Amino acid sequence: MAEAEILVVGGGAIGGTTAALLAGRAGRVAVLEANAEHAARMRDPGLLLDDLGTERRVRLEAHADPGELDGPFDFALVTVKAPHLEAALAPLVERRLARAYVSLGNGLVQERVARLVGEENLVIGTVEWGATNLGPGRLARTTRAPFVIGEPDGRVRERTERLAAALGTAFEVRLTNNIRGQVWTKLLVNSTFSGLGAVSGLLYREVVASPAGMAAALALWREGWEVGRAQGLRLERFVGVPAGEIAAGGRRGEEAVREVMRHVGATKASMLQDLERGLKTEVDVINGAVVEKGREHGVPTPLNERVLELVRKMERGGGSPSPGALDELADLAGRTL
Ligand SMILES: NC(=O)C1=CN([C@@H]2O[C@H](COP(=O)(O)OP(=O)(O)OC[C@H]3O[C@@H](n4cnc5c(N)ncnc54)[C@H](OP(=O)(O)O)[C@@H]3O)[C@@H](O)[C@H]2O)C=CC1
Ligand SMILES: CC(C)(CO)C(=O)C(=O)O
Repeated sequence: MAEAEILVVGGGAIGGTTAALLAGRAGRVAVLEANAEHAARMRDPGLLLDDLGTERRVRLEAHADPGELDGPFDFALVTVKAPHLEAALAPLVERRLARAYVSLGNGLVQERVARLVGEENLVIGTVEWGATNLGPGRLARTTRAPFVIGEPDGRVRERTERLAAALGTAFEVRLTNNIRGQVWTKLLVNSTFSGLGAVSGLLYREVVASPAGMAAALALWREGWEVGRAQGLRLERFVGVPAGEIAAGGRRGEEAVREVMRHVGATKASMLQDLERGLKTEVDVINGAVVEKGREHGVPTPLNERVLELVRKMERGGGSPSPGALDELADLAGRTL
C-alpha cells in the first residue's frame, strides 16, 4: 500500500469515484462534500459506484462540514467545479488541513487555486477519464484513462512521486514535467468538444458526426492551439493523440478527431449537464480562458468568443442548446479562415 492521507474536496463524479477507488488502498481517504445527502449516503449505506459497467458499494468517510475534519492530510485533491473553488478551499487553508493541494478541475483555474492555497503548496493535475454524477449516493465511471500530474515549475519532487504512487494504487498515472502544456492541451479538448456539446446539446461524437460540427471543432481547436503556441507552451497528447494533429486540420485533423472520439465520444459535456440543471457552467475558465489569453497575446479567437457568448446567454435563460449552433459556428469558421 502506498501510504498517504488523502482528502478529496468535492465528492461528485470525479472526486467521489476517485475516493471510492482509492479507499482501502492508499491510506486514509476522506471526502468533503457540500451536498449533505450525498455525503450521508457515502457513509451509509455507502456510495453505489457503477465502475465501467460493474456495480460496487463503498462506504466512505465523508463530511459535509469542514469543521468535522481532522487533519492535516498529505494531499487535498481539489475536484469541485470552478465556481466553488473559493468557498471550498478557504476553510481548509484557514485550518491548515492539507500539506499540498492538487488542482484537478478543468479549465484555467490553477493560478486561482495557487492564490488561495499558496504557490508552494500547489500540485497540478488533469483528469483524462470521465465520470457521471447520477444523484445522491450514486456515481458512474464511464471511461478509463490516466491522471496526469506535475509540479508548476516542472521539477518532480518527493511529494509528486508520493502522490503518483498513491493514485497509482487504483488508476493509471502519468507524471509530466510539462504540466502547463498538458493543462492547455486538456483546455483544447474542453473548449472544443465540451463547448460545442454545450451549445448543441449533443454528445461529443454526435457533434463531430455532421460536416458542420467537424468544421467547427477543427476551427475551435486551431484557435486555442494558436493561443497556446503564442504563450510558448509545448502542447501534449490527449488519449495518445498529439494536439498538433487536430490543429493540422483537413483529412489529418478529421482522422485525429475520430481517434479522440474512440476514447471519449460517449461524453456528455459537463457544461451541458450544468445548463440542463440551470446551473452556472465552467465556460468562463474554459472558452473564456482561451479568449482572455488570446487577447493578451494578440491572437484572434472569434469562435471561442461566440461559444462563450452563447453559453453565457443560456446560463441567463436566453435560449437553449440546439444543433443549429453548429451551423452558425461552421459559417463563422468559413468566414474567418
Ligand atoms: N465528470 C467528468 O467526466 C470530468 C470532470 N472534470 C472536471 O472535474 C471537476 C469536477 O467535475 P465533476 O466531478 O463532474 O463535478 P460534480 O458536480 O459531479 O462534483 C463536484 C462536487 O463538489 C461539490 N461541491 C460544491 N461546492 C463544494 C464545497 N464548497 N465543498 C465541498 N464540495 C463542494 C458538489 O456538490 P453540489 O452538487 O451540491 O454542488 C459536487 O458534489 C470539474 O472541473 C470538471 O470540469 C474533469 C475531467 C472529467
Ligand atoms: C471526460 C473528459 C475527460 C473528456 O474530455 C472531460 O474532461 C470532460 O468531459 O469534462
